[in-house]
Amino acid sequence: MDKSPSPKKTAGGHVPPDVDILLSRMLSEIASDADIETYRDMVLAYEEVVDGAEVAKSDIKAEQLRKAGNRLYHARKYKEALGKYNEAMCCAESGSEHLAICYANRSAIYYEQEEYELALLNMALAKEHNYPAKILDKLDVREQSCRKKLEQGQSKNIALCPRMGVTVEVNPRVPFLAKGIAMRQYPWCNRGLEAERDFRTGDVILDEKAVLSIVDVPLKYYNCSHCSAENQHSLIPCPDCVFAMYCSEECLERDKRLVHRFECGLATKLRNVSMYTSNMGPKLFLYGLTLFNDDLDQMMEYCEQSVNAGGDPFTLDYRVYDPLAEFKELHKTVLNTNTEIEGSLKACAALSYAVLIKNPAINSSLTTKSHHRFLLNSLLHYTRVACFLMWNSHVNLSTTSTGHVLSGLTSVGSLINHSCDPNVAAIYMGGRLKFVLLRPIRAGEQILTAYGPTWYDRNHPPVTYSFVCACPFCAQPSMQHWLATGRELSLGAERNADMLLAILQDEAFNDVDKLHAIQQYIQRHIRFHPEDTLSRIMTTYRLYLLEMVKKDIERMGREAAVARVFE
Ligand SMILES: C[S@@+](CC[C@H](N)C(=O)[O-])C[C@H]1O[C@@H](n2cnc3c(N)ncnc32)[C@H](O)[C@@H]1O
Repeated sequence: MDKSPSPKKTAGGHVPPDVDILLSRMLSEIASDADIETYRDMVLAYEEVVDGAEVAKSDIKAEQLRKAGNRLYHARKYKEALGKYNEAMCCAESGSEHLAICYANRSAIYYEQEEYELALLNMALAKEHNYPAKILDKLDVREQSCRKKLEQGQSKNIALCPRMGVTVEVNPRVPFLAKGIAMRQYPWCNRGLEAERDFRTGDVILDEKAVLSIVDVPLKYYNCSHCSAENQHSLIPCPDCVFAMYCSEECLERDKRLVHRFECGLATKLRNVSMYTSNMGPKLFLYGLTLFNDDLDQMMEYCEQSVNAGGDPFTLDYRVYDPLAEFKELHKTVLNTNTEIEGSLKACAALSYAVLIKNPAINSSLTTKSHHRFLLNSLLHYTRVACFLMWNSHVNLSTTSTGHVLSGLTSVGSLINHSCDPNVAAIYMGGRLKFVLLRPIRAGEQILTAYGPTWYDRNHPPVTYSFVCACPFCAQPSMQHWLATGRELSLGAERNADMLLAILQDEAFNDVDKLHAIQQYIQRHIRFHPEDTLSRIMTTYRLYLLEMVKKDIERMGREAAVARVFE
């Protein structure tokens, strides 16, 4: 997991060449400090580039994709097969049997993988969507087999794995955050998070649901378009477009109501102009418009007078969740302008403007020049806010594919700053941002995570951020000197490290035992930091944490499937 610096000029292979050429022209011909109108004018001069036809649902296409999925299934390429079946579902026309057959095919994949709860869920979905009666027998046999196996206790949920929710007393006003964490201003990074009390290695101090999430185009058939969770087993298609899937009816309903009702009829055009997850900017604008009850004038009045006022999510009481109040705090974010990426941000905003004005509901509310100016400036502002605050996770769909991005925007979690010597692991997965302590934190210390590699990830290729790193590690007069202050491990700590290694390699210990063993080791021997063995253990620990969060999400997925099928 890392926090990528900026939208890139080229885009994971899905941007049609014409948009790519237009982008390159904007970036080479327009100065990055030119005003946004200059970018808009160039896009509008080549409007046909962003005016492609919308891809419609088609049973012919659905069948082709399903057959491609079958070939992958027979080659045991299950992940790729799931992607094809999901895409086929998105393409299937209303009431088409392809939808039901794809659910049944998904159940076959889960059956093969001994994920019996997930197989049952998909068989239930197939039956709810008019699965053809003439082939129902086959499905019934599989269903009986799944039920029997679960009765015999053959569930992957039997293995113990740690629960990764907040593990310490919570802040009464912000129940997804530990009590004793506050926002502070720092000279080198503006807002940040500070501990007001001591915390221990392994404490989970944040478990925040993203306000908005977004997935890169190649992930559209693998992750929920609303919460970004990787729940292929429960994905259902948007009934109206071919580019959105949801992990639940609830996510579908929420996204339709909050944002997707604007995007749905423009889904192809928006996909064409998105660079990784650059559409988070327009998404944030559309979300705000919904929260202002589609009243553009009211939104404009508030936003124009409070831009750059300085946002503070700690002024909110999350027990009585008010999404508009939260949006306003996000809107007020003071941004750190970065000239290197300004051109890309303006190009993204101008492209999304050219697409959004094609939405009849938006267009009809743009009755004055000020409305148009507000839309354009807002798209730029929210593209900057998104780039500044959102979390990016990188996902490899296969061993050969390059990473794809999924991003989440959070209110409190987004306040964390980067350090090359972090004290917290920030994990964005399943639409939630979690902070887990990598080492003890004392009252008064800033809470810091590594957006990319740490100083001890020596094999990781270097990462360029959209800011010049001024973290406490880099601010040392000499990093080597700082490293040299690390001690040698004591004999006892060395012996403990050998014991820890033995525990990690021993299958008799479960995940909970192993995680506790690493946490205890770090908690006990942190006085030797920075030291090589200890930092190698912290690297292993971070990987373990990622694995544990993934397993916890999978566990919840099986539980939700059981609840859906049996209750
Ligand atoms: C996710 S935001 C963190 C919250 C931010 N400090 C604020 O005031 O809202 C990321 C931004 O914080 C600043 N920042 C974070 N870590 C930094 C570091 N190590 N050195 C310099 N600036 C940093 C950069 O401007 C970066 O783009």
